[in-house]
Amino acid sequence: MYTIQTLNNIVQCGLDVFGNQYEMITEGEADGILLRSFPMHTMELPASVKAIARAGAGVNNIPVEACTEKGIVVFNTPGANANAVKEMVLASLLLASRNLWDGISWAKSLYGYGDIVPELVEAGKKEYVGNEIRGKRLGIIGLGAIGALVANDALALEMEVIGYDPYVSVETAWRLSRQVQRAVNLEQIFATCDYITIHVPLVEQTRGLLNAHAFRSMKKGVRIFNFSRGELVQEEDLRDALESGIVANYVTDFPNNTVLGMKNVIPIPHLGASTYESEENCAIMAARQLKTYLETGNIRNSVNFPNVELPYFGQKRITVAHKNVPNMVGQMTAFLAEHHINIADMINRSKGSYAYTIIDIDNGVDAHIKESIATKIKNLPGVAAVRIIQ
Ligand SMILES: NC(=O)c1ccc[n+]([C@@H]2O[C@H](COP(=O)([O-])OP(=O)(O)OC[C@H]3O[C@@H](n4cnc5c(N)ncnc54)[C@H](O)[C@@H]3O)[C@@H](O)[C@H]2O)c1
Ligand SMILES: O=C(O)[C@H](O)COP(=O)(O)O
Repeated sequence: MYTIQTLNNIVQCGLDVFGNQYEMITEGEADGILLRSFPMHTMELPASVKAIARAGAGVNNIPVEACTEKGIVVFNTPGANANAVKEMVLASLLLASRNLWDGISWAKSLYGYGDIVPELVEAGKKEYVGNEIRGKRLGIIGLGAIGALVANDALALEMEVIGYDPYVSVETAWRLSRQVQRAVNLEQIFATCDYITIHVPLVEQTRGLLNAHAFRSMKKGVRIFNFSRGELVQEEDLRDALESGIVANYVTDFPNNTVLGMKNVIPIPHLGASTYESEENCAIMAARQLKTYLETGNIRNSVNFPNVELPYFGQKRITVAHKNVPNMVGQMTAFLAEHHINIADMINRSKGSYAYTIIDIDNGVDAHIKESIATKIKNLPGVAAVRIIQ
């Protein structure tokens, strides 16, 4: 029996993945945590937690580094909500270009004028003339799951598309249309684009990516779309850029009090991934990854540990989350050799400064010997967490 703590509402089909061997709680000590955007940074993590699954893409609400040091595996659901966000970006391109936000607000304000409303509409519509997006240049910063979908569909809408992503994955590169131009630096995007949309994770390197320097390099009247994270944009610099007209519109999925007070901001209440389809995709994927990890130790789509999978048929298994330093595996297997325990199968993979090892041992080993080996491994310098699965 495992216990899962949910920190946000998770759709039922995701919870159903766990089945009746799991207890679902909202408070208390759990083996696994399932969440969406709940801010975990100030949360005390019970020692019982082995893994955290984010039903979504961004993990900036999770203390990933601290989890890694404790051997807690953090999962996300790459691509599971990308289509939902892409559709929102496409809608926003039109929303901002055609002055729909202001036009609709004005039309609604005409309620009460009676029979002359149609006349007022025809007389006032000239205030809301907009631009077509066809033939305009769209700059995409970050060509991952979302950025790549936006790029391909913007081309289909006859936009000219240029993307910047120095770390683009091979998989994404294959999915991208060859008509997407490749920017060699951000300046190329800033200096030439009519529309700029940003699809990168919030990390130290990307915090404040759009700042005074960036705005100064942009074409006057550029429209900016932020469906990634508010902190990617330097707020006071944005205010100046909106005031001076360098930025014609800022569409953000992350409004706060400061940004709401700025002119020409179109605020959306973090609805990028809020579709029934995407909520189901994310919840099911996150739940499956968490369940698989708890039951087999196999890791898929972790942000802090490598993908490691060894087929599991109920055999005895030791899993170790550890630092990626020499002789870790040698020391672990030496303990097994001391007790004449045969290794049936084994795998070790690394990701950055951490690694993960799965060792399958032959059945028939006494429980107390397994426990003593687990303790010895746990006490090795560099080992973050050890589990015995059987
Ligand atoms: N508004 C929403 O509801 C919503 C939904 C999903 C994701 N998001 C946000 O969008 C972000 C992107 O999501 P995704 O699914 O496309 O993630 P992803 O990991 O598939 O793509 C991110 C891309 O950014 C690139 N990148 C990283 N640093 C960069 C840099 N400095 N310059 C240029 N490119 C850089 C990476 O190489 C990668 O290709 C998430 O991290 C999350 O913060 C928001
Ligand atoms: O990073 C994400 O996946 C999005 O910001 C979605 O967040 P949500 O699950 O809270 O809607």
